[in-house]
Amino acid sequence: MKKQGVGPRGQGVEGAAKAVVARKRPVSAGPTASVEAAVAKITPARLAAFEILKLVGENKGHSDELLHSARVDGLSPEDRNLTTALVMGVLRWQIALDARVRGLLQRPEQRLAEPVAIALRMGAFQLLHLERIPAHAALSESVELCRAAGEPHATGMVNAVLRKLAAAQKPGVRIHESVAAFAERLGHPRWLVERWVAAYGRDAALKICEADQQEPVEGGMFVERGGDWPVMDDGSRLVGEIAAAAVPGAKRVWDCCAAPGGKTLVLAKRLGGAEGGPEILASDVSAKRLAQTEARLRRYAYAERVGFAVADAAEAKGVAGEFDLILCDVPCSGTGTMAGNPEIRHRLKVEEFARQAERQRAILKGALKRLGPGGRLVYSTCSLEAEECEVVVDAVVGAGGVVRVPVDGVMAELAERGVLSGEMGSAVRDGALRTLPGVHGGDGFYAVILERA
Ligand SMILES: C[S@@+](CC[C@H](N)C(=O)[O-])C[C@H]1O[C@@H](n2cnc3c(N)ncnc32)[C@H](O)[C@@H]1O
Repeated sequence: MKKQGVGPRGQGVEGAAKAVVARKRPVSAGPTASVEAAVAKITPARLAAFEILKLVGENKGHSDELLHSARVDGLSPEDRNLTTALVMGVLRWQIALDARVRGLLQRPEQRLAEPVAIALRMGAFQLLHLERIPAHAALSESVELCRAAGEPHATGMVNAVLRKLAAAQKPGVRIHESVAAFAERLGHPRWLVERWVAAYGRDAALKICEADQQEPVEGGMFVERGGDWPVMDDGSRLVGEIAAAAVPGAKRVWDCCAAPGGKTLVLAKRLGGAEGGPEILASDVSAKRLAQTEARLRRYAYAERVGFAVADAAEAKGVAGEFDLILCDVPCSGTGTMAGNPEIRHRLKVEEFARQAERQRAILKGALKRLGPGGRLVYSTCSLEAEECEVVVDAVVGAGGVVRVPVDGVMAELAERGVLSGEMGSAVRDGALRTLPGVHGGDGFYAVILERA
């Protein structure tokens, strides 16, 4: 099979390597023979992973989208699996890998060119985390990736560092570990972990970090699963279940930030199937994401009566009338979802939380304008940060017109109805749902019920 890279413009690693070389030589000269020879020695899976990591690092795409591009789909199943494992694994472990590599450099403070850093991370990740990959393959292909990307001068250093890493002992038993040490060992920015320690305690913060380093797996929070239930994260489904149970006998339901539709499906499954069930409207500000949601929901018979509308929930234009149940699952930093979205940690800055909060307040206030008398709104995020959760809700409740309803009653009802497979008491905090990755199963979600006063 022809070796190929990936990228939105179809440039691929070969293209990237040519671009680097072209800067140093006349464009008409094309790639050097040594670049072409290097590319020929790299497996399609590693070429694809390298190029995706480069695009993610340049903020030119999300790992999830790039891993589902046509060019990755064109790889063999084994190559696709390796590409996915490399991309997600490097993004999850990047901070820890960089620290290990730095300790093996002759000048630890030296700044590495990005392609060299990526080749080193890929090699280090394979050596430290992937069983069944021969060390020589991990090592030699990282060297060739460096050469292919137009960095031949760095190949000796990459070879030496990865050899040392392959020979190094695995870390021993940790008796006491500082927050800074476990943040680095588990590939998280220290500032973020320190916030979690302050908010949830050291043990919970450690569990969150450990959970973020695992592939998301199917959880066991619910008794009913499989069949016509959508495949989705347990924390996300729990928010949908809480919303579905929040207003018995609801007649008009609005899911105002609906795409990609996971929680809409839970609402439809619980409320929407039977004749005489409520009208459910799913809306989203993104027409593209809403179209994908509609296509997804059309595959479920119980969701056939869901209506769709493109609408900015902060304005609520294009959505008519009042609702007695609104789910307001706002866009957020996503710090509760880093097992499946590992790159979030590399892009995040602390200022982001205030920026998100402003948008979330606007959406919540806009949605509340459509909440009828006695109606209830469930506000939710997949963030672990108080700025996007409690602080947003406090500000809106403080302005009057709505009161909080403790989520405890709805949780007890879900347990009594046999929806939940186990005790979830520790997921209720100050009357709101607060699930933590590694503690409750699934991603970290916050949800609160507000009622029209
Ligand atoms: C966290 S996601 C929702 C996930 C969804 N509820 C689910 O369970 O699959 C947030 C969504 O809000 C949408 N969004 C962002 N700003 C919005 C706005 N002002 N009005 C409506 N939707 C918005 C985004 O396009 C995104 O699809």
